[in-house]
Amino acid sequence: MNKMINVALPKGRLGKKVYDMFELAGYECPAIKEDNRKLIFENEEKGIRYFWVKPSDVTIYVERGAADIGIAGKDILLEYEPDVFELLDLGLGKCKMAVAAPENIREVTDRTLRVATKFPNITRDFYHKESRDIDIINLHGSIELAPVVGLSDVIVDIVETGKTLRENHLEVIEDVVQISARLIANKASFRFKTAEIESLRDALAAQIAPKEAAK
Ligand SMILES: Nc1ncnc2c1ncn2[C@@H]1O[C@H](COP(=O)(O)OP(=O)(O)OP(=O)(O)O)[C@@H](O)[C@H]1O
Ligand SMILES: O=P(O)(O)OC[C@H]1O[C@H](OP(=O)(O)OP(=O)(O)O)[C@H](O)[C@@H]1O
Repeated sequence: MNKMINVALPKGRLGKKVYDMFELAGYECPAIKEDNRKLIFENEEKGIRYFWVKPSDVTIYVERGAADIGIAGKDILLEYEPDVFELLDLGLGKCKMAVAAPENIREVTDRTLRVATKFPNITRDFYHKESRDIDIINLHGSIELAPVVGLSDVIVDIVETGKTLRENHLEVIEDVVQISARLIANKASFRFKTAEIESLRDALAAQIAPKEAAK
């Protein structure tokens, strides 16, 4: 008998796209689309159980084995470095991490650079490679406000369309890394449920391939 796979799905902007991909791959669970506040959905026949979790918590559920697999942005994986297997790039949730500063200020400052970010570890690594002294200001949202009101010189944040930067008169001065959503697995679950997890991964990969091939 097939073993049940527990999946941590990220709530928010990735959630629906990711679930739709699982559904197309044959792992549907129609009740998940109902308008309610439930957090667990199961399709016993398909051997799948979904949990809705906060995007930055997906790696915690998977690393500790409460979920066998999950979907997290590469930003979250680089920031927290969870001890999990990364199985597949889903090719959605595409954006980039970048350094941005107020428009027309190219050389920001010679002194210690004040950097506001939600991603202190990615930021530290990036500036360490550039041998630049920085003072990290760790915020949790509205990062673009920081340089506008003088809290920081620059920001390190996610840029997707660039609209938030433009509307706050900021511009990208350096790219840090490209981001997309990744399928991750708990290491012990992957050993115990190899066949089930590999079938699911392959079914998801088959959903990506046609789009990539059409490029
Ligand atoms: N414009 C964007 N802004 C932020 N994240 C984006 C964007 N586009 C794609 N992503 C990807 O989507 C993931 C989830 O983003 P979302 O904004 O839903 O979560 P969040 O509110 O930042 O999470 P949390 O509340 O857990 O910190 C990010 O980790 C990133 O990989
Ligand atoms: O390039 P864009 O398409 O404008 O998208 C980028 C913006 O979206 C995200 O913010 P989010 O909406 O998650 O808000 P918060 O981080 O300020 O809470 C991110 O932190 C940027 O601010």
